[in-house]
Amino acid sequence: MDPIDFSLYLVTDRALLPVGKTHLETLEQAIIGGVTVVQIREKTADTAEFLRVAQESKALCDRYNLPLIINDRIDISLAVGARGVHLGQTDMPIDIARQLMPTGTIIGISCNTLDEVRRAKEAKADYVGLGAVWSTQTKKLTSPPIGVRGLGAMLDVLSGSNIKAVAIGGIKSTNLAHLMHGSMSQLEECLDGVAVVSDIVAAPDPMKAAQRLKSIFRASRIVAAKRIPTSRDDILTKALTIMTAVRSLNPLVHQMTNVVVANQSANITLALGASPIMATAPEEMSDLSKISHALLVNIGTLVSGSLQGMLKAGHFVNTARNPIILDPVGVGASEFRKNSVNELLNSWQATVIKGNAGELAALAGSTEAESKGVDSLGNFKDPALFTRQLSRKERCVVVLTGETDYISDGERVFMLKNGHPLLGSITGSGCVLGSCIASYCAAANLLASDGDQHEGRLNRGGDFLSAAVGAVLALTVASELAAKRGDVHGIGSFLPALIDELSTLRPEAIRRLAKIEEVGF
Ligand SMILES: Cc1ncc(COP(=O)(O)OP(=O)(O)O)c(N)n1
Ligand SMILES: Cc1nc(C(=O)O)sc1CCOP(=O)(O)O
Repeated sequence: MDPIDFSLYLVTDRALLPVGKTHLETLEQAIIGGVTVVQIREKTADTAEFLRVAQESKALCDRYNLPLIINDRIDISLAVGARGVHLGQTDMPIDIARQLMPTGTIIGISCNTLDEVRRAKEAKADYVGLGAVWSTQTKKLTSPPIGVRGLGAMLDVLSGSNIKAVAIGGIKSTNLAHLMHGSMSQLEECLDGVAVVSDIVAAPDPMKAAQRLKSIFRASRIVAAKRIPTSRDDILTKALTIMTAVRSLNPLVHQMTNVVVANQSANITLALGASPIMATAPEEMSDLSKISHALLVNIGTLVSGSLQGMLKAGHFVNTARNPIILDPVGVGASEFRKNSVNELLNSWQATVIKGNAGELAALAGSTEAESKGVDSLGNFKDPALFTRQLSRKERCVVVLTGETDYISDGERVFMLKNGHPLLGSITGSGCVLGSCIASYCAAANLLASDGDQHEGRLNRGGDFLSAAVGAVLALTVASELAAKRGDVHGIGSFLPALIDELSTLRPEAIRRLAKIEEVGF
């Protein structure tokens, strides 16, 4: 028998059908739209009714040569000759189900924890349903959603096996690209498919809903495979092109930053040639995502209200395919910050994460470096390797700041040694670097050739590694130039001089002064 294509797995629920629509017409429309496998899930029907719905659905699926799976009920699956059965953790154990079902029957099982995935692997399930990823109105969940960030580790457990994995719970066309990107594991394992109920069943046009999900799923798989090769000289040239583009394109950079640095961040953004907008109200996030070109999220003075704005803003910015720069300031300092950053990264995909050693260690769950408030104590034994690993884990560019800065896209790591000690002596120098990275990423995204071609993208495919390198070089080289000036006598006079130097900084100065090397492994 042909292997099952799990890419778009429809799980039915007749209770969610819009008024006037029937189960069979919705199922047929969804199949025409691109559903690749169907599960009949009946939680309230009696046996006779479940059997009737399963028989009718089987006849329809047969017409389209599509596999049918039955939820929970081995007897119904046998009675209609379905291709398989989906079992929950409290349903029939897999080994007994195997004995009862004909050879070749597909058995899937729901998994909510790593241990459940390990047991499913031992029990030789054919596929696992991982979830719930997000909260859902379709089912009362018995444990909290696992989030996209929980999925990668589960996929790694299955690495090397033939067991397929689909995610389930709260999946919609509006969050599918984030799910596909954020769930990819460190071993580069990805989901084989997504299981969806309400986004198709409750849609006014189930065919279009299925088409949308299918094309985003396909596009996400293509995007995941793409990498841009770059050498040290290449990256410098690209960084300088982006620097020039910031001035010519004048991107609008939305910054949700902390109260300590808001004013100097806005001035530094202007000095680079970009325009700042420092808005925080959740009510205006949708509108702002339509006019801005990048978003900076800095949690330095986070409160519950601003977190809500950040959650919303990031979602809209991913949808608009613009970059998001996350600065997890002092994330190790409190449970509130840790949980908030986790919630943010489960809700949207960051393009660049930037932080000092203490912050990035806390984000990675490492104890190698620690924090004192927002300051970092200590560093990693191998900062380059750490940066590359975190970049792979978070699937975005990572900037580790310090006396030497490390920047990685998960493949290459660049080490930058520019900067003057006065830069570290003013408050918020790390935070203003976030504004620089956001401005450069905005320009890189505008320069990207891919435009709107791929629906699966969370940005336009800009060169964000070069953008981050350019931003770090701009700020650190400008700090060296500012510190040399005769009118600079200390931190008070240094900040305005830094802003002045940034506003007149030219690519030639960076090319001449840049101390950048690629780290080999
Ligand atoms: C693909 C897929 N994954 C998970 C589930 C949930 O199944 P279960 O745990 O049996 O819960 P109920 O569906 O019975 O509420 C599923 N049905 N499909
Ligand atoms: C049936 C089901 N099982 C889940 C699990 O976590 O095991 S979540 C879920 C419902 C998914 O519905 P929707 O796509 O409408 O969010």
